[in-house]
Amino acid sequence: MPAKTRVSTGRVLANIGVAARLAWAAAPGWSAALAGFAVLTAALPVAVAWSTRMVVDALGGHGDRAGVLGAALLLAGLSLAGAVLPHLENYVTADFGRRVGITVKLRLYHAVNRMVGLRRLESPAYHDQLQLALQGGLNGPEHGVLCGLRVASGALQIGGFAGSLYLLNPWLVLVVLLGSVPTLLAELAINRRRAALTADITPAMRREMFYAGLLTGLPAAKEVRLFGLGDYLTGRMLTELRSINARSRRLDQRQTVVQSGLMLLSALVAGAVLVWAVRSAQRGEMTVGDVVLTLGAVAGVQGGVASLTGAVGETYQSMLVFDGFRRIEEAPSDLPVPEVVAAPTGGVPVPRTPETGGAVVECPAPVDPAVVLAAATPAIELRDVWFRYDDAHPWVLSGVNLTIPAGESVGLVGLNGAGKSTLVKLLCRFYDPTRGGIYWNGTDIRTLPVEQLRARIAAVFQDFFAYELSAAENIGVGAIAAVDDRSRIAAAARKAGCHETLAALPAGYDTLLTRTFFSNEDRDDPETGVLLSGGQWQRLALARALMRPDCGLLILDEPSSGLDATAEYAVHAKLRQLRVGRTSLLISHRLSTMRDASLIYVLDDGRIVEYGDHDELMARDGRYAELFSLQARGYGPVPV
Ligand SMILES: Nc1ncnc2c1ncn2[C@@H]1O[C@H](COP(=O)(O)OP(=O)(O)OP(=O)(O)O)[C@@H](O)[C@H]1O
Repeated sequence: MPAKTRVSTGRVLANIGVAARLAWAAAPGWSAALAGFAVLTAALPVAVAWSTRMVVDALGGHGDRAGVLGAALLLAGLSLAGAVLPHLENYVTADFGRRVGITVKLRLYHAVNRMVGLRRLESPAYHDQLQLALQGGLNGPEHGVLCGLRVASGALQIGGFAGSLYLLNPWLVLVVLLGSVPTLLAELAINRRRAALTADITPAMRREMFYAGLLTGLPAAKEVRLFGLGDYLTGRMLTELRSINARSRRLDQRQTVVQSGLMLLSALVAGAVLVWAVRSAQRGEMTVGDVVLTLGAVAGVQGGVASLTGAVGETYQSMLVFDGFRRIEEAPSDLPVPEVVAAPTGGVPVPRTPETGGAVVECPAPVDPAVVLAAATPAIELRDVWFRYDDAHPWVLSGVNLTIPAGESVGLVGLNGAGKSTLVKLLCRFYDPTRGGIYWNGTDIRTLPVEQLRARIAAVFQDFFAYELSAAENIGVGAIAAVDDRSRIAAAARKAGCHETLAALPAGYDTLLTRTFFSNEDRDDPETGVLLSGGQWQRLALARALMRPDCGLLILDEPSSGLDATAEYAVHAKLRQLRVGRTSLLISHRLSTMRDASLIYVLDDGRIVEYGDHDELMARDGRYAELFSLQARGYGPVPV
């Protein structure tokens, strides 16, 4: 999804409706209050101009002398209202913004979570779109509504003052309004450019934030310091920042020139009207009050036009940016929704996908997904699976046929980049195969509800995540419904061999596994958070997976890569017990851990080149035997 997409004027107008509905849903009371403020803001200056005229004329011997006190009191009251109103409005606007912010974030993250696969999240264009959506979503409804109200208020103010001018001399209205047309057009052009600039600089802003994150974050801190990367990264960050600033500066300069010209035009019009009014008064055609009212009305119309054009321009710009929010909300799920295609000849319906174009894959009788997924030990099959990350990338898997028999433990080995982790991602349905299919007890997984499918899988990913949460939560998130179930968490930790470590932490399982989120008071207290070692984290990740003891498929992608020899031995002994009678897939470069797998597949450059149990593969003396012997040789005597 490209970040820069041309938005039609019709769509911009439709966005105003969407933003207004969002604002109303988020804060109906404050939306109504802001509308009220808009009317008052427009009416106040007109009322002030008229009551000033009454006072001036009454003092100058024209008009109603008896009413002078009333007019003066009215003027004082209006001034008071004028002083208080902006503060009230500021408060309401700020709270309105906060309420809208909650609704926007809720809707935005809901839309992102609807992306059940990983493809969109890997796309830089999607991240730019997200960045714009967050910005446009947060500002859009607020700006849209506030600027919309400013447009209404500006129009009311112009109407009020233009009406006043009309009563004095109809030609004045024409002169003043015609003088305002260039302002409106220029403002619209500037705001379109500003919206385009926002989209243009988003990738540079993302890169700038990336470099800033490297410079200030803990994850890269060791390498940044050891390799002395500080200046290098700062330089790259500054390059991005300078390019952002240069583009913003150019637009600011253009805006300054245009706006100065327009102000000059307004001043000329106001000056001409002033001269005309003074001459009229000299000729006795106008009272002093009329002159004051004329000048006030011209300034009022010009101010109203400036405010209206500014607001129209800003609304336009914010609605262009708000479009990013709408696009994220409207984007369909990145994996095909099971829009089921009827099977013509007894095949099970499979969802229409971009890859299959709605083709029907033949497989045994149709079955209820709940029944399929309920099987305690399902058989998993990959049938002629082809996969590449996108059309520009080479094939990662090329016609893989692989079966994990029900209740059996299968091993998968292969060199770096062979496609093992990719295969795991397909099993979890983070992507769909480009061709072929994956079957859970004979049913294509694309026909199964994805959340229910994933609920039946427990996995330790090679790049598992270390949450900056408490130790208990880090394990509990493996089965979120049981995140508070301490006995289950402790049982999983025992199985993974990390219970003693966690129990010995300063606050036991409640210890935060981060040093990032401390309040100022306890920042220096080492007992408020700890950092675990890589191997300890790995055990935690294993415990997280073991929170799903009844899963149908257990996937272990390099579950012991960070463990010391004793720990690795202990963890694999434990895993061996856990895998008995369970459908499981173990991926490891340490081939000794594969010996007890009932079936081992060797993946080479996206193809299965061998399979069998350890003894069969060794007897075959092929790729597996070669890798195994190489590793074994590493433990033998040092060659001389
Ligand atoms: N998100 C991605 N987008 C594009 N290409 C990818 C992506 N993830 C992996 N690849 C590519 O797919 C190929 C297989 O990667 P994969 O991680 O599946 O290999 P692996 O067998 O697990 O390797 P290792 O043993 O090093 O973990 C590699 O060439 C890799 O560059």
